[in-house]
Amino acid sequence: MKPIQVALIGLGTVGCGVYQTLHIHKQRLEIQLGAPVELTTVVIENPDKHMKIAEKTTISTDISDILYNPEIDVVFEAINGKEPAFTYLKQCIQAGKHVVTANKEMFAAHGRELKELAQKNEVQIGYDATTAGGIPIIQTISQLFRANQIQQVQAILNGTSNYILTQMRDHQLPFSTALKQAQKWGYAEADPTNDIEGYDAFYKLMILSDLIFDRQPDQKNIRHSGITGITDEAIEKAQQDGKRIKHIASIKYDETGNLTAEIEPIAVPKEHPLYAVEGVDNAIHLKADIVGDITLTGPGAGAFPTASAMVEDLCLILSKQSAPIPVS
Ligand SMILES: NC(=O)C1=CN([C@@H]2O[C@H](COP(=O)(O)OP(=O)(O)OC[C@H]3O[C@@H](n4cnc5c(N)ncnc54)[C@H](OP(=O)(O)O)[C@@H]3O)[C@@H](O)[C@H]2O)C=CC1
Ligand SMILES: N[C@@H](CC=O)C(=O)O
Repeated sequence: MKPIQVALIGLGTVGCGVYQTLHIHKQRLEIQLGAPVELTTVVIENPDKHMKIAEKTTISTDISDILYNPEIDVVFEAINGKEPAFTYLKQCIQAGKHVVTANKEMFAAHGRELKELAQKNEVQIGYDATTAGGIPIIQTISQLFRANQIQQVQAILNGTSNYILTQMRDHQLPFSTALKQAQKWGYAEADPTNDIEGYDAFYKLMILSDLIFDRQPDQKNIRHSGITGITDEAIEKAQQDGKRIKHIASIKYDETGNLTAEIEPIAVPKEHPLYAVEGVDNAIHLKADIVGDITLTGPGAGAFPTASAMVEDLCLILSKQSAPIPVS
């Protein structure tokens, strides 16, 4: 049977998670997809860091090795920042390849353009890993919230921040020690500024906004802060009041069609749907007009939860039975 050939851009925390998942779950994927999945090419930046990873896999620093290989069907992208990721994905789509990305900073800025380009080129784009790690929030909303109008989202979207806040409260760890642990576990970005200053949650909220409301709110009006100002005293005070400080990203759609968004730490009471979400977990609480309130919870960062989202996107893209991924 002709193998499904895939390529990978980036071999850091997430890329290694995808690499290992394709290897460990080879048999199950073959049964599910009806053909073996073969990792043909990996593109990275610093070749010295990587040994030759497998007999049949080419390690390269040149994106052309993916673009001009007509056998490659699907490209996973797991690198940092908007560029060159955006250019690479555009080129892959124009070369007729399906793409799967984990890169939220790039997708929050260019997701719409990539979705349109994918539609024009009759390929699919998977981006579940961009938002809330292993929680299948993008597919859930795309496939299962069609009749419902979602009116409000309240979410914990940054695993690093939630992990730090939990460690500070439960183990009285200093902020810097908790951040170092989050880096050690592969939750935090190479430069953790985006995590702890709230930008990472902002990117993810904008991706959800595009998906749910088909637009992003006016960014000038988004109140936006991270967790760097949260002191031990504030955490202690919240606990004495029976509350927990959570970094919450929210967006609301009113009757006039207005979108308002906020991203900030909030002391929430026990009854709040996000109070019990701890450690690296993320959660998305949705309010919709037919179903009412729903909360999805799960691991929000790390190699395998993110690889899970990317490999599930691969399965959906390749599944003959599945409907195409909607563009919005
Ligand atoms: N860590 C996590 O839990 C999650 C991360 N993400 C997102 O996934 C992406 C990857 O994150 P993560 O794996 O943590 O990052 P890492 O810093 O661990 O890895 C980044 C990888 O990208 C490669 N790279 C960087 N620049 C280029 C380039 N110009 N061309 C080719 N390869 C390049 C690096 O190559 P080299 O190894 O040679 O230096 C490295 O292998 C990011 O967009 C991140 O926001 C999404 C969800 C969860
Ligand atoms: N750095 C991010 C990784 C996943 O998106 C986080 O901590 O949530």
